[in-house]
Amino acid sequence: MQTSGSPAVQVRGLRKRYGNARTGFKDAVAGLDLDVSTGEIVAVLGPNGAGKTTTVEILEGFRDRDDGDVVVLGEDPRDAGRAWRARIGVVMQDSRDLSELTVAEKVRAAAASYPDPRDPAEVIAAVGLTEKARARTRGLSGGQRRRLDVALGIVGRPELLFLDEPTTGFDPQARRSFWDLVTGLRDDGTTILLTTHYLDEAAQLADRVVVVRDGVVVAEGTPDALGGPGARTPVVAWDDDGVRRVERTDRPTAVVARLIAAAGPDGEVPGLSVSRPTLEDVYLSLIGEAPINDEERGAA
Ligand SMILES: Nc1ncnc2c1ncn2[C@@H]1O[C@H](COP(=O)(O)OP(=O)(O)OP(=O)(O)O)[C@@H](O)[C@H]1O
Repeated sequence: MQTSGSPAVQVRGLRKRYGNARTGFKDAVAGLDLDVSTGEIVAVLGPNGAGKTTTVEILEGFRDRDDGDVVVLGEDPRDAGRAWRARIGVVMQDSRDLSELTVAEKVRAAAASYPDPRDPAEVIAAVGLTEKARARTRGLSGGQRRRLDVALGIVGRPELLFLDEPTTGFDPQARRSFWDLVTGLRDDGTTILLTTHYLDEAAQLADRVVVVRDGVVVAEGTPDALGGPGARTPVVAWDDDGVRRVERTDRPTAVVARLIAAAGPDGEVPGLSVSRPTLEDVYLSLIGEAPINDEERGAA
C-alpha cells in the first residue's frame, strides 16, 4: 500500500497514434501529462474522441503506447505482472459480460483470484445487487450489469481503481448510491481515476478535474477553481429596449443597484438575472463549445 500524497499515477509526454499509411493516421493521445496522487479522486473530462479511454487503457496495461513515460503504482504497466494487476481495479467502458453465471458466482470467482479480496456478499450489497445475487448475469438490465462491473472492479480491494464512464445507464437513484460508494472507497484510502461525461458527477466526486481535448490536457484544477479565477465571475443579464445585455462582474449587487436606479418609476429591470457560471459552463468554454445559455453568459 502506498502512502497518501505519493504519486499513484505519473504520465509524461504520452502519445498514441492509430491508423496506417493507407487509411491515414490519427493522434488519439498527443503528448499528455497526468499526475494522480495516492488517495485522490481525479475525474478526466473531455468530448467524445478526446483520448480519455485510450489513455486509461494504456495506464491499465491493456493498450500499447507509441511514446511517453508511464508509471502506475511504481511500475510501467507495459512490463508489470500479476502482482501489480492485483493492486488495480478496472471498470471498463464496455461491459461484454453475457455469462450464464449468476451475479454471486461471478463476484465470488473474481474474489478468489485476489490475495486480499473484499467479502463478495458485502460488495454485492454495496452496489445494490443483493436482490439479483442469484440472477444470471445475461438477464440483467444495462444499469444492473454496469453495477456488476463495478462490483468486479472493487472486489479485489484495489489500491487504484479505474472507472471509465461508470454510471452510464444508471437511474438517478442508482447514480447517487454509486457516488456514496465511491466516496466510501476513497475514505478507505482507494485512489480513483474516473472518466465521465456527467459534470455533476465530477463536481460531486472529484478532488481534481482534468480536461482533455485532442489528446492533450487543456486545463486542470479543483472543480471550483477550474478555468482560473475569472471563470466563475458572476454574470448580470437584462433586457434593454428589446436588446439582451450582459455584464460579467465581481460586484453584481452594485450593477443591479445601478440598473434599478436607472429603471422606470416601477423600479423593474426587464429580464434581470444574476448567475454564476457552473462547472458545465466552464468546461464547455474550455473545450471550445459555447455554453448552453451563451446569451446569458455573454462574454464567457
Ligand atoms: N482501436 C482504435 N483504432 C483506431 N482508432 C481508434 C481506436 N480507438 C480509438 N480510436 C480513435 O482515437 C480517438 C480517441 O478515442 P478514445 O476512445 O480514446 O476517446 P474518448 O475520449 O475515450 O472518447 P469517448 O468519450 O467517446 O469515450 C478517437 O478519434 C477514436 O476514434
